[in-house]
Amino acid sequence: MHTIQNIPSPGGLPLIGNLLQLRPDRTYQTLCDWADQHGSMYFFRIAHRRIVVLSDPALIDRLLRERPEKFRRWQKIEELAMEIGADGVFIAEGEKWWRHRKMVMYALNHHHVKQFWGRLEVVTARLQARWEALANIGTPLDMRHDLMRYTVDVVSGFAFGHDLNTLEDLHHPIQEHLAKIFEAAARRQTALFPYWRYVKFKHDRELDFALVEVNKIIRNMISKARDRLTDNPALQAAPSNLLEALVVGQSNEQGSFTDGEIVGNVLTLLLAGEDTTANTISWVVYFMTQYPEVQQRMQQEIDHVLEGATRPASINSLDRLPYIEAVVKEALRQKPVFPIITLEPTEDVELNGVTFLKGTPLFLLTGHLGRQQKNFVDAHLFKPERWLDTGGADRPQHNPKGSVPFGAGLRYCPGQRLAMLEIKMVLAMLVKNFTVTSSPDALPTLEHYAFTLCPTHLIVNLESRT
Ligand code: HEM
Repeated sequence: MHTIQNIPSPGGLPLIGNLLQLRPDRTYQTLCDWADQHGSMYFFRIAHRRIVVLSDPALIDRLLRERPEKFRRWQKIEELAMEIGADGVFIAEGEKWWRHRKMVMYALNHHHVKQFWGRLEVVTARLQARWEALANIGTPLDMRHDLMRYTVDVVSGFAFGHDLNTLEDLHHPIQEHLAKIFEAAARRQTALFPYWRYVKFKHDRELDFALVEVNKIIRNMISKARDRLTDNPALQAAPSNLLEALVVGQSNEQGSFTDGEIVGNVLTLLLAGEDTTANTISWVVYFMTQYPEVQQRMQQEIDHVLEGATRPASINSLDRLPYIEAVVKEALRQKPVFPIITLEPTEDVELNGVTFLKGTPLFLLTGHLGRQQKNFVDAHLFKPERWLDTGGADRPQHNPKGSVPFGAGLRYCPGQRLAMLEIKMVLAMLVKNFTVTSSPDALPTLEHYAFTLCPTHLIVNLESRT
């Protein structure tokens, strides 16, 4: 039986290990490069600490499914999240996780997502109006910037019953604050030691400020939810969103969430629901600009489904967009927005003939799976057809465990249904009304890692199709 010392490693310097090779905004890309060189199981070092990186589809699937008993999220992530007040379902373990997860699953269930359709239409109409205005005057737009506003408005409306309306209130600062939190999470994840507990640099002070401001917004939402529950006691029996459910849960024996846990879950959902979904749509838009024939086929599909309408009128019409759905899956394969899941074993464990001690940090490089030729034929090509049932024998084959953008096992993403609804809704509205091209003056779009994988400089022109 081998131990961690026997597996490959990219070397590193005596005291600090690989620290200097890991630029925070390129951590994911560096880990992928090392996986190409050293294989699907290797370790790197931050000082004396060895972190194991895995990118074998079967092994990753096993680990994700052996949670919560045999593996838990990396304890360091829990400490980092607790420090910023994100004491919610994402970092919870044991009995606490079951309690939080049950509540989040209730709030994000099919029935609630369906019920949200009316509000989703309102937010989508605002985005459409903004894009029509920009298309009319021919002004290029920062696509990701607008999509972040859209997704934060959707999540706050859906999960907290609060219309932030950042799409119309362009001075609303929440996006900037959330971006600061993501940057800090990415930087601190691989920091040598928690220096910010002793000395604060400019970005640490900016983070502190962002947290204070976001907390004010969250506390305001909670106070409004409490008022609604007082004014309408029927909501006590059937809360209409996650925030109401958490507040009701404070006073019944099954729930009993502390104030800190309520704030923590609101922050968790804002963070989990905003960037991921906005970045996924942004990457799809990026591919649309690179592959005009894909964009054209999306337009043909939506023209057929919507006929005269400019937006889907019911949730059912979104179920009739197999090609657009395939485009989203292909974008998530090539640009998985949450590309690293960090875990640790809760007991000593053997993985592919190597023994790892309880608590060994494991980085599951899920994003790298979709890039590997052994998992996907023509992995470097953008081929939505590979996801269509109608592709027949010509359809490029792939390993079904080779793309897990929403995770797997009991801790898979509970927001998947809402995310897919938002993604398809925006894309349907976009391709029905506009043709997108990249702005000739924009810098090239690159991958930027800030806990999620974002496209930089996605500046596009919209041309109205009417
Ligand atoms: C395209 C959009 C999204 C992607 C790609 C995505 C991806 C993921 C991934 C990979 C995980 C970790 C899963 C695991 O550990 O196995 C996760 C967890 C989570 N996601 Fe998402 N997500 C998206 C959107 C959302 C949305 C819209 C929400 C809610 C509003 C959400 C809420 C959560 C929560 C609460 C967790 C933690 C679950 C737990 O630990 O039990 N996500 N997501």
